[in-house]
Amino acid sequence: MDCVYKDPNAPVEERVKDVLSRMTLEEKIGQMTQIERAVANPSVIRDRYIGSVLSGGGSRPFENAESSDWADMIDEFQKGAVETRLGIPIFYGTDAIHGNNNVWGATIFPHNIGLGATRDADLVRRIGVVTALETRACGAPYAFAPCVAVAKDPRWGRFYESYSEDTEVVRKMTSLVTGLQGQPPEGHPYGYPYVAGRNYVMASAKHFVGDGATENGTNEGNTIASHDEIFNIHLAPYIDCIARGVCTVMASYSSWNGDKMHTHRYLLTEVLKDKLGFKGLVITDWEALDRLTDPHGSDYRQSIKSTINAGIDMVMVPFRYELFLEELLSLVESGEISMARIDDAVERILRVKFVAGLFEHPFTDRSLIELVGCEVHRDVAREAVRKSLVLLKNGKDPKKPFLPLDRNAKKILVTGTHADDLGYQCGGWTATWTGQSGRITVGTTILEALRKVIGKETEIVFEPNPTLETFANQDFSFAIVAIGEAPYCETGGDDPELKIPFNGTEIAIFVGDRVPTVTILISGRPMVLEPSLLEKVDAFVAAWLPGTEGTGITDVLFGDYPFQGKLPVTWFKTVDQLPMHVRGNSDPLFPFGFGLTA
Ligand SMILES: OC[C@@H]1[C@@H](O)[C@H](O)[C@@H](O)c2nc(CNc3ccccc3)cn21
Repeated sequence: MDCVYKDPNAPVEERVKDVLSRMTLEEKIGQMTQIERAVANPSVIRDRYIGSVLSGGGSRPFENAESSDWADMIDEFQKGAVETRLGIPIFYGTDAIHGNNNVWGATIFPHNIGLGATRDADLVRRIGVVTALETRACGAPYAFAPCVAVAKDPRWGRFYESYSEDTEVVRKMTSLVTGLQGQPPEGHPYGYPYVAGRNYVMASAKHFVGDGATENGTNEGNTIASHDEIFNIHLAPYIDCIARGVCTVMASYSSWNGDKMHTHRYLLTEVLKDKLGFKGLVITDWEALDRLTDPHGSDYRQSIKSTINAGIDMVMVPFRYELFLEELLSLVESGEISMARIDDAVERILRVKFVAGLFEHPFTDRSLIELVGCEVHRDVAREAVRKSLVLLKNGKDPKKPFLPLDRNAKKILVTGTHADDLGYQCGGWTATWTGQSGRITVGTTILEALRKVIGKETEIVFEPNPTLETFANQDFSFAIVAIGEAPYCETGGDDPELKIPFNGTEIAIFVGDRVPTVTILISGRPMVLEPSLLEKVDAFVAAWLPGTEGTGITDVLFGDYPFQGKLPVTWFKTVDQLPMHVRGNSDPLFPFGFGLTA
């Protein structure tokens, strides 16, 4: 074999050096370019030496595309890459952030805020293992997860993507990296990327750094913090991810004390790469270079220069790749970006590709397809759901707990906007970028779960919008009321008021006034709970965004398993108290760590 880089038994660093020494400048800058699937095709990937393709948000081959459809698409792209002179494969990136959530039929786990409530790091690791298998099954070797934001303000539209307001909880949940990538062997060099094989994926710790503490929770906003606060509160989880061999770090759209993270040379290079010894690659967020300037995308050349020189290695362009390639080439030829900086970036990209085994196995392992959405995987998700639910109230008289419910009761009223809506249960980043109502994938709603588990003699009356008529001549044993938020993500989810929409509060009070009632809140964050709401209902459960396995909810409602979830975030009384971490977390409705058992 004449080329060291083609020898799977050669040391990775020798393979990197060998292939780098053979590359032209065009091939090098092509590797630094990540493009959206919507503008990708095999010939563009081949002719421009593209390094990576992604699905941005919920970008998919077609509506309800399954794993095999994704694998066909991704393998087509890969054919273009391996046809290049040096045959350097692409890696395809997707937001598998709570399961392989863009793909029809995949197991959808609770969003991170619910996983933070479990406090169960090994469960999160197992979720990573399952997510890696189902992501690889669709052909993608790269997941843009975990988000390790330490979220401080529930008004932030991405609050549910954070595990907790508490750094130590977030640090524990970096176990997701080990699940996704595999456990590095004893002696694995610190900071060096690691992927255990074809059943695992490259992970992306995001969004570096301080994305969860912007002023007023404004998405992509400004985080005002001291050096110690940024290091001890927000950067700490990245040290855990690096120790676990994380392959990539994604920069944040946000700023630290007015300085944009994407151009922050001190944090991206001097801290992350030099001081912390991170040897993987740093990738931008979507169109982040364009967003550095107002108007959007103006002075693009300067944006390329300032981000690459700050330490960005790969750019999620994702559409204007011809302009990006042209300007980056020109910046190197003019000496405004050094060849040493380009070589550092390309070395990191190649290192990750060798570590991920893509040179040996560039195409999808189709044998994994049968694992997608299988019972074993759904059981892991069901376990996560039941461990994530936080019981905030249980009985108007604490000495007379209302839960667990009697599954053989005579007649149950099931009501509320969220009792039978899988899309609401899954939240944002599911099927589509923002998520949506309805039968968006394979799964079990709360109502469907109830029908599976209740006694044969028990009657269920399902009424999404209860009226006085609902109660006329009816003798309900109790009511289950599911209310909450519609799906959202990113800036679209920023909310200064945090009121339960769809008249959820009014529905719960209306029902609670007439029948013994347990209310289930489906939301990505703490919301305003009117005193009358908490007073009128007999029990109240924070279910977060549980995903496809609604049976995890009935498991604890009927006492098959105990409630064990603990609040990963402080539950405010009124939005005037926000941000609580600034105002000293005084007088919350429920404190961080609260959760009844039953
Ligand atoms: O989907 C790729 C990344 C994702 O990994 C990041 O966490 C997230 O910040 C992110 N946002 C977008 C797309 N954002 C967008 C915003 C407005 C219009 C269109 C896309 C893509 N991505």
